[in-house]
Amino acid sequence: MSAERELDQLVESLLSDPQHYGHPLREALARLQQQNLDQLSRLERIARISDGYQSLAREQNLSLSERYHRQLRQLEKVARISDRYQDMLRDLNLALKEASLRDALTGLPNRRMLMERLRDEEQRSQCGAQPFVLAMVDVDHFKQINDTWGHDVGDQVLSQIAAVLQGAVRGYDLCGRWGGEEFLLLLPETSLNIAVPVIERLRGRLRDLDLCVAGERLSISASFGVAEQHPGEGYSQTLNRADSALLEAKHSGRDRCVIAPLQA
Ligand SMILES: Nc1nc2c(ncn2[C@@H]2O[C@H](COP(=O)(O)OP(=O)(O)OP(=O)(O)O)[C@@H](O)[C@H]2O)c(=O)[nH]1
Repeated sequence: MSAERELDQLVESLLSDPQHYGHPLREALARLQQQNLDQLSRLERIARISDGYQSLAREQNLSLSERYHRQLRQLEKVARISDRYQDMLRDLNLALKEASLRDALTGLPNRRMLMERLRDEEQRSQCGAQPFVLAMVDVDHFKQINDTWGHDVGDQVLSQIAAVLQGAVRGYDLCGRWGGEEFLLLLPETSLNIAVPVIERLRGRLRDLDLCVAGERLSISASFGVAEQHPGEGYSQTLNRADSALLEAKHSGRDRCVIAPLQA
């Protein structure tokens, strides 16, 4: 510890010691200490003012072009930071949009994305494109799987069904989760005679799906309602017809594919 610091501490302890209260030299010592502190703070103020003048003088000595280049460098730095933020925001927006269009459990397109594609397909067909085929798929007696094995196993089964459906359709077809244990297949520019064999094959693959829970084999099946868009028909009417066909598939024994008649 420096000698000055030691002296300061000694003076402070003498002044704060109640033993010395009333001592004739105590007040003189206190006044001396205060004077010392006042002088110190005056010196510090002067040093600060002097520092300020020196940096102002340095600044004024810089040429106009040096100052211009310095400002330019700062601006470039700000622009780089802003570019980085914009890139991050764009990536975040893309990720959010992607997430808002996907089903969290299966990773398949969700109902919102299916609706967007259905609208697109409706517009394309109005511009002369070939009609599309829709297939509503509903897992049979799915409640029993949940009730017997629990919701987590039910979730795993849904994910595996989704993988089978997704793996079986062509690149430009769309397979999404419509909700719960229902899926929707959209086969653009396809007629029934092409779509039906594809869908029947899919139904077979679901039946053959090798699901194993706690050492036991679990088999599933699904019912399909299929509708081909007829000329001038809006997608919601095609959907309704596919839905009615699905209902008929359920009522007539499940594990089958029913094709909707042209008029619902
Ligand atoms: N594990 C799980 N179950 C779900 C999910 N969404 C819906 N379900 C269940 O799916 C079941 C659907 O049951 P139902 O509508 O009665 O139909 P089902 O038992 O498949 O019978 P049918 O369709 O008539 O053959 C309900 O028990 C729902 O709780 C999900 O994300 N995960």
